[in-house]
Amino acid sequence: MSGKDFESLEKVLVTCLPEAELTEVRRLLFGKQLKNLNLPQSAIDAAEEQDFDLKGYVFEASPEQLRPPRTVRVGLIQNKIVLPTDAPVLEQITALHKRVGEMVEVAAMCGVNIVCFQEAWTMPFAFCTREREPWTEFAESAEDGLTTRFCIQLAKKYNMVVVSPILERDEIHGGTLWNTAVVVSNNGNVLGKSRKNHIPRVGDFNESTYYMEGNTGHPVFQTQFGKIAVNICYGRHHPLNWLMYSIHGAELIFNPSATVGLLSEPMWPIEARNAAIANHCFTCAINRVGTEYFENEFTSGDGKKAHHDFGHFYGSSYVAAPDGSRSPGLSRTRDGLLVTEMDLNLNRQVADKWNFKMTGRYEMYAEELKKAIQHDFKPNIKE
Ligand SMILES: NC(=O)NCCC(=O)O
Repeated sequence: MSGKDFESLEKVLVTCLPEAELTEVRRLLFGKQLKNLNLPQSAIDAAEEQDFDLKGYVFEASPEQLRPPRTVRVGLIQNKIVLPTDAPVLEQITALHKRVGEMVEVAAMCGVNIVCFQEAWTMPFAFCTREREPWTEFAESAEDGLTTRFCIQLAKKYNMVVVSPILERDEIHGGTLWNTAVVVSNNGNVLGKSRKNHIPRVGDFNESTYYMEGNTGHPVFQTQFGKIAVNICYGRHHPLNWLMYSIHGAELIFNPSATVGLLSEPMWPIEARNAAIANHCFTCAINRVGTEYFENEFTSGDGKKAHHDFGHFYGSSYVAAPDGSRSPGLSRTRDGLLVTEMDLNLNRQVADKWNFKMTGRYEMYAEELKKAIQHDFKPNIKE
């Protein structure tokens, strides 16, 4: 069975393991068992009709005496591109708006308060090609481009915060391109944007050909439902990136991604989950699905044959909690909507138990890092 035919680890476990072993294996692999979230039948029917995976889970926290629960429902959407990569640009964008718009409608039926889409969700992940045209034509203004206007409509219609990762064209700065997440509040105001801080230079991820390292730092957006931040894709390999969003107060960090099986799949279940544990917050990892075919062949600079695709984007979107528990992943092969309900009080409860922030010794590391980045730095090796 090839990577793109293998639906999910979770499915194999459920199919192959006896009940008692399954409980233990789940405890070890996923942490505390989560309750299933009761989703309305109308949403289940709509997901089936529209052919996407719909799953729902609950992360609980202990009741407190002084604080009421801070319950929020989060929706993660993973999807294939809809039209072939050589279809006219506007048609591709419009088809993706339609598909994802329908999935957001189902998220609304499920009571979702904050929804996040995958990285560069309005386009094929064409950066492997190194060609500029037509891919740069997918770039839009973060403030008032077609896609942001579409997200504003969704936000207002469903009273939902929308996190929309796009290829941004920044007309104020000479038409510069950025890889950017736009955050639209549930009343339809653009709260701001967060640009991708770390650009991959690995495999076919030739993104440095297109845009630069982000210059927006580590913004955290105060929404009606909690403080959120967006760490885009390759940023998840950088523990300091997660840390800084958390230091700025993020309670929930989204990681909209586009990544392929042969490159990163063994790392995928670990990185966002580890960040949730290390930073006493929730993390939400989202990956696209499918194989995207490009008309012109490209090489990977590894002596191997030229090819027309990037490989299989393996989906598997999931949510991780600060106590180390995580939801099962969505399918590796199908579009999907993952709905999780979490009580954000869990963040402080876990922080008070494990004290990673209190014991972090940031002053020591700040001092040592300041020295380590100097050109004449001498490593502390005793001989
Ligand atoms: N889109 C992106 O940054 N991909 C890089 C590969 C990875 O981080 O798995």
